[in-house]
Amino acid sequence: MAALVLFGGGGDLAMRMLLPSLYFLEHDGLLPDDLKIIGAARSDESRDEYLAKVRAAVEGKAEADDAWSDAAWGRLAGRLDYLAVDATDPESLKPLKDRVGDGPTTSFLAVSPSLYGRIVTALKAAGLAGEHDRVVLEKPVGRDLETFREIDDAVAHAFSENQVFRIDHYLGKETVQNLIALRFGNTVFEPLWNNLSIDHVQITVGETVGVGDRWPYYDEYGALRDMLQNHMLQLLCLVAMEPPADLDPDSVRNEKVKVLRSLRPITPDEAERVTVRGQYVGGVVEGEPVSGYDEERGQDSDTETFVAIRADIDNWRWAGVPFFMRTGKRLPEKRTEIVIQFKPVPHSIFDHGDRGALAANRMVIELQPEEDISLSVMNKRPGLEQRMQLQPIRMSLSWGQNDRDARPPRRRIAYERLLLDALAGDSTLFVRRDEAEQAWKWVDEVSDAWSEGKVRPQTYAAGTWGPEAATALLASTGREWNTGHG
Ligand SMILES: NC(=O)C1=CN([C@@H]2O[C@H](COP(=O)(O)OP(=O)(O)OC[C@H]3O[C@@H](n4cnc5c(N)ncnc54)[C@H](OP(=O)(O)O)[C@@H]3O)[C@@H](O)[C@H]2O)C=CC1
Ligand SMILES: O=C1O[C@H](COP(=O)(O)O)[C@@H](O)[C@H](O)[C@H]1O
Repeated sequence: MAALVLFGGGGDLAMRMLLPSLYFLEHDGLLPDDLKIIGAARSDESRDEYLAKVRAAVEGKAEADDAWSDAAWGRLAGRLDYLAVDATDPESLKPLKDRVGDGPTTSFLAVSPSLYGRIVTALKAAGLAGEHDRVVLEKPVGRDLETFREIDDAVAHAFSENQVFRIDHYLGKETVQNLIALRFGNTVFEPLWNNLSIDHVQITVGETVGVGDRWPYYDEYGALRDMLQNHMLQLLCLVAMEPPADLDPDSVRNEKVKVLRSLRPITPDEAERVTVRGQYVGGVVEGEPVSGYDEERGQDSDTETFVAIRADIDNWRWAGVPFFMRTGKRLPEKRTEIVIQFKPVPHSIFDHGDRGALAANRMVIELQPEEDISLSVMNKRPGLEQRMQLQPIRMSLSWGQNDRDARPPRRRIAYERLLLDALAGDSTLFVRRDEAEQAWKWVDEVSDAWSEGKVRPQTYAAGTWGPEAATALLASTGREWNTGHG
């Protein structure tokens, strides 16, 4: 019998994401029949108490999606168990080893990354790192390249690379996978996907939430390490990578590593020109007054809650095409999008040759709040005017839907895909060691440059799109951030 052990099974990630995901998979009949699921944390609680907490966490989400079913809950509850363990202590793990039996065990570490090294060592000592077992690690693994390597060396001592699943939940998002389908399942886009046709790329991950109670973690990491090192660089890789030979995990990850290796290093002198750090002060978000980061933190801090960066990829395909990335907390909207800005027409035959009257084509790959891929193209405005009038129109690919009247499929939690893949041993959507190393290497150069003190966080009012300098980052190159929706 196979087992999934959720270390940190009572924590925020487990309750908000992992257990609801498992419920939805159960509801849809996608979990392996013989799978046991065990929540494991230090708190001393009974199975019944744990089940009650899980049910409370799952039921509201399932009802909101019209997917609550007593039968599905009954099946999930039948598999669920709870065991109080200190995962860093092999002795404490012995009863767990007895509980999971001899089948393959997947250990999901939903605990502080500072415990990963000790936990994997304890798993090995307790016999939970056999050749058929797997370990799933949440991001961030480490705080820089050096600490990543320290942790990962401990992981490599217990598990071989094909047993290690480093999660980046953005890779489980439907639109991110659809980006792969769009690029490599069609012939029309690929010939244009290079510096001959593309002017620049923008990646925005805007959040309305503040840091709140998470500041003990966040203050040590900041936006650069919390979001850019992982989620945003993964998105950049998927946009920029060469076509892999197939969808084999290593084929895809080899291509992503090549992109990361081609990122131009950001020197301390360059950092001032191509990076922006921000920190929110009090303001208004979605109509509500909110406090600044320092007030939440209770004292002054230099941690950035916003970052904007221009990245350049030094290879044939992307030479001269800047990739602008920005992410921040307490921005006006929760919006995640990738904008592919095509070049303008070389010469306009409309409007007496005024090229500016023609909006250059733009593809917007929207991940949140809606999932969509759209392309803006110029179109004739209907009418009998003598001089042809053009207007931009937005062609939406409204993914997955040929029948416009059909109800769209339920929007899955990214962890549903990733949990299924980890259980099946498919690591395509997980981050390989060398990928994480390259990403840390690039990010370390940025943070080293920052620690020389030249780029300090500039304040921005909560509810705005970050410091003025983020606008200037594009404006200085004659470009601007996408403000519209599509
Ligand atoms: N929350 C989120 O939205 C996100 C979280 N993550 C990552 O997920 C991981 C977990 O985060 P989060 O859920 O927020 O953290 P929490 O602090 O909410 O939960 C941590 C859990 O770990 C348990 N725990 C702590 N020490 C041990 C131990 N020695 N043995 C067994 N269990 C232990 C705690 O329970 P007890 O005290 O009972 O032991 C608790 O259940 C982190 O790596 C985080 O960076 C990543 C992306 C988003
Ligand atoms: O990993 C993280 O991601 C969330 C944002 O995830 P999303 O799926 O809602 O876009 C972010 O809030 C958090 O700080 C970070 O650790």
